[in-house]
Amino acid sequence: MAKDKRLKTANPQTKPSPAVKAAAAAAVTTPPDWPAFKPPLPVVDLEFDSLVEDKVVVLRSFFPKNLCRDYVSFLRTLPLITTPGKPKRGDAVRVNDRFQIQDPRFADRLWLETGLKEAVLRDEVSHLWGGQVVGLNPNIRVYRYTPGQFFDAHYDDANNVTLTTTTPPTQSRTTWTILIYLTSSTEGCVGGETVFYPHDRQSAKEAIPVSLETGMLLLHKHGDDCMLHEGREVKAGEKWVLRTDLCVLRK
Ligand SMILES: O=C(O)CCC(=O)C(=O)O
Ligand SMILES: [Fe+2]
Repeated sequence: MAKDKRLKTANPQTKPSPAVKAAAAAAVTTPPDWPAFKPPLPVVDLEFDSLVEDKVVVLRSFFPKNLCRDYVSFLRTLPLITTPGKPKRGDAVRVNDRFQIQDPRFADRLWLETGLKEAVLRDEVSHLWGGQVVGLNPNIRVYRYTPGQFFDAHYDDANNVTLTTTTPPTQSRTTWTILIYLTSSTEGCVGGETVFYPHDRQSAKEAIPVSLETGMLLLHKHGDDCMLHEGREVKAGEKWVLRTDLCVLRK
């Protein structure tokens, strides 16, 4: 696929009604009261496993199962918005329920209070990230996929992000996508694998499917080096995911 024809992940929107706009506006301004990280994290030695060299790595048991359960119960109470109708030209089809919030404090908690920072900054992996990692994207997204829902093949963009919890604020750029899977077959979710296509073709032969694991954190490189990828259709149960991005210092 030519770079200029790349499908982006912008929210596929038809014209939302004023009521939908008002609900979305209310939802984006007030950060939720996210559950505490209990028990204290990390619960295991966080060691990256590489799934695709220099492109996809995972941390298993990043969240323990009971914390995932607490999070899913909590996330259910948020005003998730179901993807409206047809995507704009050039946007990937995302059919799921989503909650999105600018929450610099929660991004900091995920970075500083989970062991993620220490794991990411280790010498063995620090070359992967495309610069000096300074934190996580405050743009936090929650996805719920119910049976029939999926995220069609697309590329994730790199974005410029200002981190506001430092003085002075830090100008950064996102380089890797972070997905934290909160459910899997253990909770009855069938399907929903995140699938990577290393050669820009959505071909079954070349597919690298990553099965859901409850509590697993996945990082994949995005921007110019992003692999084509999709979230496969969920066939039963629910797939819940938390999404943010790794941010490096902008030069
Ligand atoms: O839900 C998934 O497995 C993939 C999500 C994704 O590709 C994205 O958030 O850009
Ligand atoms: Fe993506």
